[in-house]
Amino acid sequence: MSTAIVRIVSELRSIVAAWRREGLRIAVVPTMGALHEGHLSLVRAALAKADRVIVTLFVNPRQFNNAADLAAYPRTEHDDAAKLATVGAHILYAPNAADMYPQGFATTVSVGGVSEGLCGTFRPGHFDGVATVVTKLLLQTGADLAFFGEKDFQQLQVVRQLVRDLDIPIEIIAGPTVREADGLAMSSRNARLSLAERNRAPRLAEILVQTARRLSSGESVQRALSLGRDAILAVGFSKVEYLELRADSDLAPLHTLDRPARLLVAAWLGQTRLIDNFQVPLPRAAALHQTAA
Ligand SMILES: Nc1ncnc2c1ncn2[C@@H]1O[C@H](COP(=O)(O)OP(=O)(O)OP(=O)(O)O)[C@@H](O)[C@H]1O
Ligand SMILES: CC(C)(CO)[C@@H](O)C(=O)[O-]
Ligand code: BAL
Repeated sequence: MSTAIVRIVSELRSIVAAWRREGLRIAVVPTMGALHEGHLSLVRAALAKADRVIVTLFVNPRQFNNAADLAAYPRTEHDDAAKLATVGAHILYAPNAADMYPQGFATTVSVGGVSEGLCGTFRPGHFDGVATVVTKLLLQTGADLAFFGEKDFQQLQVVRQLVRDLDIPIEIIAGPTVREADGLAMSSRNARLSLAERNRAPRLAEILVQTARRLSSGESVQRALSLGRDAILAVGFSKVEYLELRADSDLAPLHTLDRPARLLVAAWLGQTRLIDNFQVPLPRAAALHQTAA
């Protein structure tokens, strides 16, 4: 099966309307392309729950707070379409920036609360860009279900909040973080790592797991986080933007482990910014080795 590429929203809407007349259930998986097993796991999960799956591919300029990051973002649409055909996605919706943001576009969706802190502090404007484009993509596709990865845990919470607040009739479903065999969370940006950096990168997940274990065995939050930061720097990361413990449900800051929590990190390895997170207590002993199916 091949995956049809659609660029124009009116064309997408006609296809979706025809599916609706047949009573089909529709899912959307928003992406910025350069697809890897993390994305494909979401597509497979969507195919298991819906009759038709739309994958969106749009490198959204509004969510990049750094021009160099936008310029370096990988663009591999041809390969992405081939991967989607293998998995069985029905449509690749890849709109142009000029159609998404025509002259005179003047609306921003800004989500309070969960957008603040963590990546919200270090990527100013990022979550406004994400919330604006996700709102558009959900409304353009009119899907019943939308799939997002836990790798971008704060983004997932931002999307849940905006869907609730704006009464968008869609169910948000989270997929677990897919990891390389050595534990590194898959990310399109991993391709920017040099060989030496790539060898070092899995230490980030290892240190998170170690920190999660320390917290579960009664270490104070302050000390566990401080040891974690030191360890990340000691293995060669140049900067830790944040290493924080937050409530799993709403990302409220936690000073004690008194409810299900999430340990979240963002750190720089050379020129590459990596993020990762784990639930605390860890859901199961082999959490680090949850690799692609
Ligand atoms: N390793 C992963 N496991 C599960 N889901 C993932 C993974 N990586 C990305 N996703 C999810 O795929 C969707 C699209 O993400 P995106 O296209 O930004 O990919 P990415 O690899 O995260 O790229 P980036 O370099 O921008 O971080 C998001 O919902 C994201 O959370
Ligand atoms: C959700 C998203 C596709 C919005 O541009 C992007 O932030 C991403 O790829 O995670
Ligand atoms: N994966 C989230 C999109 C971004 O980093 O801009």
